[in-house]
Amino acid sequence: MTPTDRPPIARAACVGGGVIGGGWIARFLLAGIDVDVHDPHPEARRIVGEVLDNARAAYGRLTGAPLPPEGRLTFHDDLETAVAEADWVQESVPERLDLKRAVLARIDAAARPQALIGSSTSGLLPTDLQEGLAHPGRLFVAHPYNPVYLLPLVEIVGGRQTAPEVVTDAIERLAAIGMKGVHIAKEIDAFVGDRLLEALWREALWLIKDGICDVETLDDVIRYSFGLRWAQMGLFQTYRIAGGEAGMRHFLAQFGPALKWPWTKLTDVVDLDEALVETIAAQSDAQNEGLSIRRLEQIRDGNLVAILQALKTGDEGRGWGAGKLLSEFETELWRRATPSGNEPAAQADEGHELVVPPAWADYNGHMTEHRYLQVFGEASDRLLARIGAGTDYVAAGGSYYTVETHLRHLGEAHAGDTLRVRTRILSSDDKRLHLLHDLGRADGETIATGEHMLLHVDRESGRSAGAPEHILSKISGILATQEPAPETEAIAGRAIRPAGNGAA
Ligand SMILES: NC(=O)C1=CN([C@@H]2O[C@H](COP(=O)(O)OP(=O)(O)OC[C@H]3O[C@@H](n4cnc5c(N)ncnc54)[C@H](O)[C@@H]3O)[C@@H](O)[C@H]2O)C=CC1
Ligand SMILES: C[N+](C)(C)CC(=O)CC(=O)[O-]
Repeated sequence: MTPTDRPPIARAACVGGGVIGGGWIARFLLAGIDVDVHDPHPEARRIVGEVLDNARAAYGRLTGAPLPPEGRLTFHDDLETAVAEADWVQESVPERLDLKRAVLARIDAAARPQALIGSSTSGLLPTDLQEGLAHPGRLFVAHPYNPVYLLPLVEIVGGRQTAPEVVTDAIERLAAIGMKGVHIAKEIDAFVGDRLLEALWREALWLIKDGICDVETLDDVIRYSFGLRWAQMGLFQTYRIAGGEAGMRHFLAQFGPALKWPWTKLTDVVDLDEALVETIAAQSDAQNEGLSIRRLEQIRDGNLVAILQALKTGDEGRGWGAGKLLSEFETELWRRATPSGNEPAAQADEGHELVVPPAWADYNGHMTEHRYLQVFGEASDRLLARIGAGTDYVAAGGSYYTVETHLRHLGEAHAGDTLRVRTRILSSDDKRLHLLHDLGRADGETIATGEHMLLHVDRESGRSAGAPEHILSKISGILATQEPAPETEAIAGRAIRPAGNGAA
């Protein structure tokens, strides 16, 4: 089953809009889902707005796939109205059992019966959270990782009363927004991820307290070594390789005995007294001098985007781990963005609207060059889908390849501008398809044009081949009915002329 065959989340509610709630809000909105938010914090709108700015910037760099139009964000003073229409309610209030129980009881009473309710708790047992709920079967832990809009994992943990189908449904719905729901079979305090993180954190605090190293050295030890390994192979797969050709059995035989040596202080609880807090805080301040939290978040997001993109190319282009997940999600985004090809061929091209994301701006504040090619490339893909040469046709062995492109920049576009791209077929024969895209504003001003020559190919032989009749007839239908060419068509086919003998 592909992600889109799964029941989608049309509307989400987020109760709590802090670090984690803000991340969920961004994840949902950027997946095209409307989000209703309740958070009594007087500055909740500003805080969520800043998280969203970071998330938009990160997504602008993360993917060239066509993201759906952003969902609508609405804040509510009242929890009950915020959750009333949601398909998925995500609770992200502070980590206190009494507070969470009170908030979840109100959510449960006000939400629609079929709505799923996830709690972001880092460690509380779902069974404890279910106590006193009228409909405990639809409550589960959905524990995410910060930043929620970039890290795809969600630990799904059911309590004693959680209905098994709710767990499956939750995992399916998360897949549709590019997340990986992992079902933790038995409920346990802090689940799996935070158990592991707690062990590392505990040991790290001892290493600082005992003066073995400072916080910068400790972070270096992680980020220059096993931190890099973990992002791509986790723990067991990494150690299998460390066992050499004999693999995991040899690794366990060689390093197993060390477990009995005094290598850790894991069971001791470090006393976070004033002196230790001061040591850690002062070293952390020195480590981060001049870097605000927002700036650190931006650096973190940029690095995470780069790692995800690298993982997308892993395993000889097949993608690996979180990069493979991203690649599959992008395929799905392309599929959703392109028509099925079953529409009547003569259907008018109403154009495709887009808002220029902040991350697309260059150092001049203008939409940067390669994004024009992205916009026009996506417009070509939509046209190909309209003529029946979309992703299904490509999978069946046929395709159109672009063999020549001519971009013209006629105006300026800035972040936040709403633009529309329209596509016209200029000419075609059985192999060639000559397209002109026009990127403009609502008032008719053309910002840029993209002229492309595409060649129909048989993908197996890698050679050009005549397109089948069902495609050619759709092309004829469009040619016969499309609006007369705008003025911009006058530029079609024009070449860049050299400046005299080459002097500028
Ligand atoms: N910060 C992290 O790294 C992670 C936190 N979590 C979990 O996410 C949950 C939230 O944690 P953070 O976002 O870090 O905390 P936070 O303090 O940043 O945000 C909590 C938000 O809840 C709001 N709030 C308080 N009472 C409320 C109520 N009655 N109704 C609605 N909103 C209310 C606050 O105004 C605040 O904006 C916790 O359960 C935490 O364990 C999960 C994964 C990672
Ligand atoms: C510190 N923490 C326990 C709240 C961390 C998490 O729950 C997950 C994360 O993002 O590290």
